[in-house]
Amino acid sequence: MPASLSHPPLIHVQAVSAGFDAERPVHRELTLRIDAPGLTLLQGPNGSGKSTLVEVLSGHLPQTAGTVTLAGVDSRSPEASRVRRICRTEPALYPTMTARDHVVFASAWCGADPREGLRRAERHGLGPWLDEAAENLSTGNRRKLWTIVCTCGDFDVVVLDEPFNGLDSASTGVLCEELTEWAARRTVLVVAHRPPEQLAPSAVLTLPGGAAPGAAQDDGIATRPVR
Ligand SMILES: Nc1ncnc2c1ncn2[C@@H]1O[C@H](COP(=O)(O)OP(=O)(O)OP(=O)(O)O)[C@@H](O)[C@H]1O
Repeated sequence: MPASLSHPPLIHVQAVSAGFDAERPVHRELTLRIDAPGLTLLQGPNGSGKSTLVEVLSGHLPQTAGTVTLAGVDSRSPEASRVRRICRTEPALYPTMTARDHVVFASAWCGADPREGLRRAERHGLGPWLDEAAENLSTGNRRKLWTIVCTCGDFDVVVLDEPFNGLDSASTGVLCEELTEWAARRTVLVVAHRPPEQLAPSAVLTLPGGAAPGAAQDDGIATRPVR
């Protein structure tokens, strides 16, 4: 039986209009649907609305029309935080809190075993930095910590906006491995202008345009399978 008949879509954005000014939406009647686990790359020119879409998926930016569901759960409902993880572009860490305490705190938030988060931190090379305050970490190490705290515990859908910013080649490889592991049973949506070679998306979604909000756009989102 096709996944779409047995389970709700993992990401379903249906006829969504959204933006920061109701008179000049960034997205108008945007529809996209991901039915099965896998790794999808989201691309588009600067200003095409990738981060805006991330905010809509996060439930933080309410759409003015249409519906957004994640694993069948309305993106605006409290339950969505159980099935969804969002990792925005800009790390938002507590400057004086150690890396270790960030991982423990984030794990407690989502009911996860902190040892798993700390194992991930070791895997990402943060071991020597766990007892440093976030403000003392390098750009790349802040990025790794941010990714880990945003993706603690279990989830069905994860959206990461430019997660490779600031990472060296080895660290990029570790993150790509982790994304690939997740993609075996979860929906992973990655926004990346310059996706690393190690990233192996199963599909690429391309937002058209980059026009000013409210300007005429091509409608629809181009989708192509990669393999
Ligand atoms: N907080 C905000 N308030 C008002 N307008 C915003 C805000 N964030 C983004 N916009 C506008 O929304 C439009 C889409 O921006 P968005 O950041 O979603 O594009 P993007 O595809 O992620 O771009 P980039 O590739 O440059 O990161 C732009 O016109 C931008 O100016």
